Amino acid sequence: MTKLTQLPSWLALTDHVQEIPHMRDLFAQDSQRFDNMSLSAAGLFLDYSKNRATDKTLSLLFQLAKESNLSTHIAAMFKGDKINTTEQRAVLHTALRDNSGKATLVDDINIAPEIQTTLDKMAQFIDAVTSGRWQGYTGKKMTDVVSIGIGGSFLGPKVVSQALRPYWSGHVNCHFVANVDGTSISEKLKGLNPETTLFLMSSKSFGTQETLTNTLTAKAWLLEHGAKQQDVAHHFVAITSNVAKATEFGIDPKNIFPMWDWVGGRYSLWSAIGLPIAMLIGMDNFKALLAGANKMDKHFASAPFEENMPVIMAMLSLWYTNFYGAQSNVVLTYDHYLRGLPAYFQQLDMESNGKTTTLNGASVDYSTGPVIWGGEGTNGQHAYHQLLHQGTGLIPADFIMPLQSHNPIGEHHIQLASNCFGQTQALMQGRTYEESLSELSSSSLNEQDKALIAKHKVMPGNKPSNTLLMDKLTPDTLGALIALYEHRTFVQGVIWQLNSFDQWGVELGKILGNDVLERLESSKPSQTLDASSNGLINLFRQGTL
Ligand SMILES: O=P(O)(O)OC[C@H]1O[C@](O)(CO)[C@@H](O)[C@@H]1O
Repeated sequence: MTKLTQLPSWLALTDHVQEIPHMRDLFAQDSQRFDNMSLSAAGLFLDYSKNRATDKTLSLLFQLAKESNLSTHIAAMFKGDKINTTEQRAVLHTALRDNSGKATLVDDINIAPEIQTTLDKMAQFIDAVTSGRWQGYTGKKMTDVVSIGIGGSFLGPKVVSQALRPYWSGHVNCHFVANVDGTSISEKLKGLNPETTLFLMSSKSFGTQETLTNTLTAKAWLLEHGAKQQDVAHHFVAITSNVAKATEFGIDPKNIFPMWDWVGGRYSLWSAIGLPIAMLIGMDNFKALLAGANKMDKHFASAPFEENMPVIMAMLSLWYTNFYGAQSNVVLTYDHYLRGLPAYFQQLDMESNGKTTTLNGASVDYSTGPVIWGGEGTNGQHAYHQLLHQGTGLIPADFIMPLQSHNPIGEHHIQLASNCFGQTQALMQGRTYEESLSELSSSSLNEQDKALIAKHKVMPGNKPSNTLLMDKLTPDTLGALIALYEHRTFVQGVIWQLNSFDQWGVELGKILGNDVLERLESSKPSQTLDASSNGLINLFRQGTL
């Protein structure tokens, strides 16, 4: 594997970065820039013209993808090769949404039938619950479902459920518990009736401390309200790959939905981990979500790089990370239902590419995964857009907005759109000193003050952004959108020569946390750790400052 920074395209890009005019000039030079730098795929429209990129830039970035053997890596993933090399696992979240019936082999076993069987089991379970056939320990139908999980076993279902609120069937309410902080589950259980509450315990490993603790608390809550041990089976189902531990906990094996090693946690909402989503929106809409993702999969697997939405977004973001020193990317969702999506993309990308060791064990000598952050528009304009416009760093922005609202009242949506598009324009063109001074010409300020204030009003512009549009936020377009970002993350991991599908970095904290827990529970003060850890532990043990 050639060193990334020695690839011909990388060296050429290093020189090329000096050649990029201000975006204002790029637009002035090419009246067709918008038409030439936008494309549609899987129900999404991407305008990537507001980027610091010329035809040569794009050509070199696609050459870098080619020199990185991206096509080979894409084919290997879809084929089920064990590209998660450190765990010797395939990466097949794409198979979860491929209803073509095509065989996909993992260790010579076709996984397609089990995927379909699990979807059927989900449908039967949901029908039993929503029809009232599934009853609790006092014979009542379920009214509330509490999903217990964390990380990939929580955030996808939570964010997608929130995003598809217009599609909720209304049969049951759904609540999400993740944090081990007792406040989380306490607040969620307040007001729920144990007789009509069903817990979905989502944990691929069935070994995550937070999830186990919350599940035990949920079980205790049921028992405290009159349920017997044998009633637990009526109020718990599990989504896990660890059937033995789930059965040992007291969950009826027939109420266990499978998780597979070839699905990574942060890529798992398409599996039975998505049960809370399907419970809320129904299986037809859940299958539409899968179908939307599948459309993006087909686009990603077949489109030439120059017309490949995930590849274009990945390579432009990498351009800023590795050649402009951008430390973060911001995702701005101009749709209230999508307010949770930036956090989801944060987990997806940062747990995938926040790494420094390459596939062959070398340490990188280039930047890898940026910080992913963001929030809903227009709120961000009153919070952090100041820094986006006038801060010292370069923070490439993705703006996401549906053309039609689910709630088309008054002037709201057109004003939302005006803000979204206005922001991308301001980031691109900025405002020069001369323009600032001219705007102050009629003010009562004296000339010296006008000159000073004008300096404060200068905005450099040349701040890159992508704008992603869809007709409407539906299960289909949401599925395509999430798959787009999954593949964007994958492409960057390939170029950076990383394994995007393990997460060794989360292990040490868990191990040390278990040791700290023992010290916190000990009757003796902690003395053998560093002074800070000892001090903090002993303050907690004494319970007061
Ligand atoms: O589903 P599990 O095994 O409880 O793991 C929960 C989460 O913890 C991690 O392993 C580490 O954050 C994630 O990858 C995963 O989604």
